[in-house]
Amino acid sequence: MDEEITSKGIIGRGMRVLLRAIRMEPFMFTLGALGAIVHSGTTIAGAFVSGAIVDMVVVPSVENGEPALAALAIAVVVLIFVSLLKIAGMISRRLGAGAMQFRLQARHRRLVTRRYLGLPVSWHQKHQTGTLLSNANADVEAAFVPIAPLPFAVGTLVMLAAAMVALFATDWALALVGTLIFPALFLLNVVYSRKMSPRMTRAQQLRAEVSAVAHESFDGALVVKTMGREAEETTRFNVSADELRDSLIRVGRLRGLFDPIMSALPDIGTLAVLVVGVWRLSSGAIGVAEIVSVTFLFSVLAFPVRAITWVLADLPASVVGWERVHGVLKATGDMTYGNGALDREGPARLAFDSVSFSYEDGTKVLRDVTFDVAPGKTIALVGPTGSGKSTIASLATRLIDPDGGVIRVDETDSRTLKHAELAASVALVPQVPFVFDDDVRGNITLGRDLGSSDPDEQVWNSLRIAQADGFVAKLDDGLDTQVGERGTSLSGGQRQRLTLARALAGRPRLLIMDDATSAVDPKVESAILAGLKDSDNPASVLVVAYRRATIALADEVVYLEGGTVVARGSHETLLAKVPGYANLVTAYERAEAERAAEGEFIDDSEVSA
Ligand SMILES: Nc1ncnc2c1ncn2[C@@H]1O[C@H](COP(=O)(O)OP(=O)(O)OP(=O)(O)O)[C@@H](O)[C@H]1O
Repeated sequence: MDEEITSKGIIGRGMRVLLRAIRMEPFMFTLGALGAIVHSGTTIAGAFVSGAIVDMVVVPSVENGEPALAALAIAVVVLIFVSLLKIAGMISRRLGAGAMQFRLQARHRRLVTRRYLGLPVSWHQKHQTGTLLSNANADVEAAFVPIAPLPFAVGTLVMLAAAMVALFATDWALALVGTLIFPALFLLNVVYSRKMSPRMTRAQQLRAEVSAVAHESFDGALVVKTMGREAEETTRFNVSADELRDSLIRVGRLRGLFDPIMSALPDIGTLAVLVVGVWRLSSGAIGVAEIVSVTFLFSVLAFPVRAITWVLADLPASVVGWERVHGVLKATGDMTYGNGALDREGPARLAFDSVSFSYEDGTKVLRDVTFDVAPGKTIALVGPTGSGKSTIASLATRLIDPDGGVIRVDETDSRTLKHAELAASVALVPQVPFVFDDDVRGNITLGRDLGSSDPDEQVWNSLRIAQADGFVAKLDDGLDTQVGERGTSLSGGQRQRLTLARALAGRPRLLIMDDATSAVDPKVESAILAGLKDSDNPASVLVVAYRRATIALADEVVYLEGGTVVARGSHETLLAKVPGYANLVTAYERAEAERAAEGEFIDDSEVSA
C-alpha cells in the first residue's frame, strides 16, 4: 500500500481530499467558511475604518487644535460594531472548522473499523496489526488535519481578493506592491509543500512501523521475556523510534526554514508600502489616511496568510493519511451473500462435496474433500499436522470460500445464505482461545440477545456443558469477575472452556471444535463431549481430535492425509485397516501420556456433575 503513495501532484491530490471532506460536511464547512469570510471582511473594513478615523478624527483634531467629538463618537460606534462582527465571525469559523474536523475523523475511524470487520481473514493475515491500528488512528487524524485551518484559509483567500480590489481602488502604485507580495506568498507555499511532501510521507510510514514494532513486542511479551530478548527487542524498537525522530526533525527543520520567510514577506510588504506611500504622498497622489489604511492592511494580513500555509503544509500528510485510509476502505475480497435462510431448530447437517482449496501462494491444501456430518452426529476429524483440518474448520464456518466444490449446511450452499445467517447456526471454537477484556458474562454473551427469559441461567447452562461452571463459581465475583487484560488471568484450559461456553450460549445447531480442548484434561474433554450429546439443544459436532478418548466418543472418524480424505469409518475399523491412522493415534497417545506425567493438566482436571 505504501509504495503507491508518491509525492507527485500532491497539491492536486490534496485538493481532492479537501473537496471530498467539504462534500461530506457541507453544513459545518459553510458555517466555518461564512464565519471566516465575515472575519476577513471585518478585518479589511477595520483597516479602512482606521484610515477614516485618521482622516476624520485625528487630522481635523490636530489641525483645529480641539477634538472632533461627534466624529469620534461615530468612529467608536463603528469600531465596536466591526469588532463585534469580527468576534461573531471568529466564533463561527472555529466552531465550523472544529466540528467538521472531528466529525470527519470520527466517521472515518468508524468506517475503517467496520471495513476491517468486513474484510476476509486472508486480508488480515497480510496486514500487521500495528499498521491497522495506525490506519484507524494516526492516518485518519493526519488525513483531516488541514480541515481545521481550511475555513480560515478560504476566508483569507476572499480577504486577499478583497484587499487587492481595495488596493487598486486606493492607488495603483500601492496595488503594485500587493501584486508582487501576494503571488510571492503563494509561490513560497507551493515550493514549501513540494519539499515537505516526501518528508511527510516518510514520517507517516515510519509512524506505522513504530506502531507495528511496538505492537509485536507487546503481543510477544511472553516470548521476549522468557527468551531473555528484552535488550534486543528494545534495540529493535529504538532503531524504529530513532528513525521516526530523525524523520520528524527533518520535517521540523524545513518548517523552521520556511516559517520565518513566510511571516517576513507581509512585513516586507508593509515596508514597501511605507516607501512607495511616502513617495506617492510627496507627489500628492494619496493622503495620509490611504497610507495608514494600506499599512494596517498589510500588517493584519500577515497572520491570516499563515492559514493558507497551514493548509498547504499539512496537505502532504493529509494525502498520505487519506490514501492509507482509502487503501483500507477500497480493499476488496469481501464475501458475497445471497438471500438463503436456515432452519433455527434441531441439529444441522454439514456436507463437503468435492471441496478443493488453496491459500494465496497457490499450493493446494485440500483436494476433492467429501464427507458429511449427519444431524445430531459427532464426527472426529483426524490427520497429521498440516493435513488441512483447520482449513476445513475455516471453510465450514465460511471464514474462507472453497476454490472448487460446494459446502452445504442443511441442503443449502453456504455461499447463498444471507449475511450472518451461518453465524446464527454454526459456531467455531478456534484452536487459540480469545478472552475479551470484559467480565465472564460479557465474554459469554458478547452482547448477543440469547433469546432466553433468564440470560444468566443460559450463561450458567453453557458454562456447565463446557465444564467451566466449577471454576467460574469459585471466582470472587462469579459472572461479574473481570477476565482478560484487566482482570483475572485464567489457565489455558479455563480460557478454552470459556471460549467453548461462548460458542454454546448461541445454541448452535452445528459446532466446529478446532482442537479447542487441547489444554483441557482428557477426563474433562470427555465430559464436555458427553454433555454436548445430552444437552437440551443437541448440536451436530465436527471435532478436530487427537485423543483416543475423544475419538472414541465420536460416531465416525474422517481421516485426512495431505489434504485428502483417506478413510472414514469407526475408530476401530480405521485402527485395524489404516496403518497411517493407527500410527498417528498411537503417537498421540504416547505424547498425551507424557503430558499427563508432567502434570500439565493439574489445574484443569475438575469435572462438574
Ligand atoms: N494462511 C495460510 N496461508 C498459506 N498457507 C497456509 C495458511 N494456513 C495454513 N496453511 C497451510 O495449509 C496447510 C494446512 O494447514 P491447516 O492449518 O489446515 O492444517 P492442520 O491439519 O489444521 O494442521 P495442525 O494440526 O498443525 O493444526 C499447511 O500446509 C499450512 O502450511
